Amino acid sequence: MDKAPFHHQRLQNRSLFRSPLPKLVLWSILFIVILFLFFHFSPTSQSSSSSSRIDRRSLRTSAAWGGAAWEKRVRSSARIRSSHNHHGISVLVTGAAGFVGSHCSIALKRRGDGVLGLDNFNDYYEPSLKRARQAMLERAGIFIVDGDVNDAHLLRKLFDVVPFTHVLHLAAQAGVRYAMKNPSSYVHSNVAGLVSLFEAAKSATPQPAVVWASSSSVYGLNKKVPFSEVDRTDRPASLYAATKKAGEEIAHVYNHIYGLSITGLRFFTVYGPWGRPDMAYFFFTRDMLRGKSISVFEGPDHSTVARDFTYIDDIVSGCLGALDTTEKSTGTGGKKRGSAQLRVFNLGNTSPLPVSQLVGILERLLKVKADKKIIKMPRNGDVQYTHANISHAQAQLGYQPTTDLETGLKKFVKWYLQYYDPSSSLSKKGRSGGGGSSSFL
Ligand SMILES: O=C(O)[C@H]1O[C@H](OP(=O)(O)OP(=O)(O)OC[C@H]2O[C@@H](n3ccc(=O)[nH]c3=O)[C@H](O)[C@@H]2O)[C@H](O)[C@@H](O)[C@@H]1O
Repeated sequence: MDKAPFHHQRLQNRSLFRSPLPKLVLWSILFIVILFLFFHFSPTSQSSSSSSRIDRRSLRTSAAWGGAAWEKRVRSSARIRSSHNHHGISVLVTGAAGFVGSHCSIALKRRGDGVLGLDNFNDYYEPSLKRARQAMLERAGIFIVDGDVNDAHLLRKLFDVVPFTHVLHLAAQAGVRYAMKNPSSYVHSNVAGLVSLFEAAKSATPQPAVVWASSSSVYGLNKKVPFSEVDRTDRPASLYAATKKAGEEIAHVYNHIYGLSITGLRFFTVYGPWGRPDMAYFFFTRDMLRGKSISVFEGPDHSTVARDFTYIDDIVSGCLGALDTTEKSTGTGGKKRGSAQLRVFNLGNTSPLPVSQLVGILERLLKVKADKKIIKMPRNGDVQYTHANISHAQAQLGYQPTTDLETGLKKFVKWYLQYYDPSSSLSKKGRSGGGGSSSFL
């Protein structure tokens, strides 16, 4: 039979479909899609898994914000309700679901200031703890926007909705040793995030004054003690420290070019209730209660490793003192109109104690003998000793730490037992035994 000179359209399509060429095209497309998915989501190396984690964090953030109801919540949270003896301020607190951020937010709200929180609720440590802090802030009338400081669009929106007088910028990637595992998260939060925040602040009308968290780790290999703000800070021992030091230099730039009023606070090993589970006092407590061994570091020739452990309530006083003594930024419309305040302060306790002593206090409070493994301090960013000279903060901020390590740890342990193990006998004893009052309890 003769072949038909032409085919019906459907037949033509069907036969085309059966021919090898389109099949090849289809398979190629499928292959490209699989390849794309593989490279996009597979954790092929530490750094690529880290960056995809960061991507997911920042992509996740723009999820649910905007709209009239959302703006109403933002405005209401940021509204100043001062008492007559306090001239209120309106503060955007970044990292508000974090340890220091949640304590400062509550303290500001209690004295009548307007507080709006911002936090990306990342999973560096248990997000459930951040959500529990958020719930507490909500009960105090503080709204935390779920978003990342790298989201310039969101920041612009927040400054459009509220004329913040101040920003307390505490959102950061913390932790000294984790920097070797996930270096890019430090650059993302502590460098890019800080620049994003300063960009939004300098463009806002009015420009807010910014107070932000630097770190005692900027003193790095400095041997001169106690550490003073005028000492060298150009020899960081960890990438974490380097990003905080970079932050201090970036602050100089935004102060110099745009007239932003900026205050950096160098925190010294802050501890207390609602603290960070990645810190030694916290995971020592957890591991001791579970009967697990703990690694206690020592320096060369069995020398002591010590920290100027600083209690959270003292740090909160320092942060509020810094906010209250800021001068206004001088720029408008993104342009500098005059020189502006640029400050940096140590916020420490001024009485360093060996880590072994921290363990001894925990043993007494928990009534547990620690299974201690004494090991050489690993070369992963730790420094052997920190000690703050706080005379500058005393003179300028009225900063005066009042809590010693024993008293502070007592309050921490009381909180820890109530939060994680409310049915334990130690916890019940703690509840009636008066571990003292913390900001929340
Ligand atoms: O002061 C600061 O700037 C820094 O304080 C802490 O860093 P760090 O002092 O290293 O606090 P921890 O990780 O809790 O360590 C406390 C001490 O315990 C020691 N340690 C830590 C872990 C461990 O397993 N064993 C141990 O002996 C450390 O060497 C250190 O001397 C915070 O984690 C940082 O985010 C903060 O910036």
